[in-house]
Amino acid sequence: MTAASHNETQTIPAGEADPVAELGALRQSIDNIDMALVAMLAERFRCTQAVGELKARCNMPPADPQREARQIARLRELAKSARLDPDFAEKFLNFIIREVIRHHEAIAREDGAVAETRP
Ligand SMILES: C=C(O[C@@H]1C=C(C(=O)O)C=C[C@H]1O)C(=O)O
Repeated sequence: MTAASHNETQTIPAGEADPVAELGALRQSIDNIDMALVAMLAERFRCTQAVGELKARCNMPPADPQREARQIARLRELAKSARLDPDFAEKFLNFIIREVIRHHEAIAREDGAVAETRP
């Protein structure tokens, strides 16, 4: 259902000048934020890919739980200052880190397979 068709079945409370325009403006900001999120995530994965390759070359483990614990503690504090739910921030970071570790494990497996074929 579009905002306009939704509006037809709703009474507009007094003081709401143009809710359809307001919704449109808010959604424009949400779209801009989503664009920035995608750009930032792409940049983060570009860096973590390089970390995964470095770790595979140097036989370092894909995951570093101590580093993760520091990041989560830091992110929870940042979330509190930003008035974002710290539990949500932690879940979000854990979700990303799990995916990064999956990539690192795949890189390590590929690197190992290449190493085994080397004379
Ligand atoms: C990127 C790294 O590898 C893993 C992924 C992390 C992340 O996505 O922030 C953090 C720690 C590691 O478990 C790292 O060691 O810095």
